[in-house]
This record gives sequence, C-alpha cells and structure tokens, in this order.
Amino acid sequence: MGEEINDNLITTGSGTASDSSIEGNGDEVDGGVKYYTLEDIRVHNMSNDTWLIIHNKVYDITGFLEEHPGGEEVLLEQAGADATESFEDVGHSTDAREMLQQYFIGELHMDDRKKEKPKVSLIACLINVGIRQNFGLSCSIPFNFASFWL
Ligand code: HEM
Repeated sequence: MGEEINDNLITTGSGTASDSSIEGNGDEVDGGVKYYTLEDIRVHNMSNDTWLIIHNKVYDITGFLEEHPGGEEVLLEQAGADATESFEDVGHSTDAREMLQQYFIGELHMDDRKKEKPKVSLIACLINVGIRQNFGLSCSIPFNFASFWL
C-alpha cells in the first residue's frame, strides 16, 4: 500500500529514519530511505559502479575508490557485498566512520539482514553467578554459561 517498486528498489512514504522505526518484511519502510536487497547490491561490483554494505547500510563508494587510504583493491574485493567484518577488522577511525555518511544511499532490506546474536558477556554471567551464590539462591552456572555461548 502506497508502495513504489522501481528497479527492485522499494520505497514508501511513512515513518522515520531510525533503525528502531523500521519494521517488518519490506512492506513497511521508511520515509525517504531506500531499501535494497542483496540481489540489487550484488551487481554493483565494478570499479565504475561500486556498492558496499556496512552495518546494514548501503554505500555507493564509486567516487571514493581512488581516495581510500587503504587502497582501491581492498574495496573492490568487497564490492557488491557485505564489508562490515573487513571494515571493522581494520579498526577504522572515527573520521573514517564519519566519511561513510557522504556515500550512504540506503539500507539493506530487512529480509536480507543477518540475525545478530544476543550479546551476553562472560563477565555479566560471572557476576550473576556470584550474586546468586552470595544470596543463597540456587546456582545456575550451566544456564549462565549456556546463555553466553548461545
Ligand atoms: C567506504 C568505506 C570505507 C571508508 C570510508 C574507509 C576509510 C578509510 C580511512 C579514512 C582510512 C585511513 C585510516 C583511518 O582513518 O581509519 C582507511 C584505511 C584503511 N582502510 Fe578503509 N575505508 C573504508 C572501507 C574499507 C574496507 C571495506 C576495507 C577492507 C579491507 C578497508 C581497509 C583499509 C585499510 C587496509 C586501510 C589502511 C590502513 C593503513 O594503511 O594504515 N577500508 N580507510
């Protein structure tokens, strides 16, 4: 409803731009924000047409290839695909992260996003175990460690 589909690109006109406001399966999408599927993105894998996904956001970095301090090659290796892991592995600076904004063209479609593991830290589990033991509650070490590894 109220949805336009152009060249595999889905856009509509309600909601806000924050991640939390985006729901669902591609039928409910955000005002002004374009959603691209992995299939849409994959074809932009050439030096004259280079898109990347970083943290579920899609960037057209064609004009940035020659400027990249880390070289063109590493970007082209990730072209048309999800570069989140390699981007993070390098430990890019805040400046690098801010630069991303100027190449932003849209978001990865909800259906194509990886499900993130819940982040339960080992320290939090150990503190929880300690509290339970100190207060005489039943010890649930297996539960705590299971929640860490799940
Ligand atoms: C559009 C996304 C990217 C932007 C805006 C970007 C930006 C930058 C910037 C500004 C630097 C200089 C160091 C810093 O400030 O952190 C840098 C270095 C570097 N980047 Fe990227 N980068 C991007 C994507 C990637 C990806 C996907 C890789 C994949 C491997 C990568 C690999 C590197 C490497 C190897 C260096 C060199 C570090 C060095 O020689 O010290 N970058 N990048």
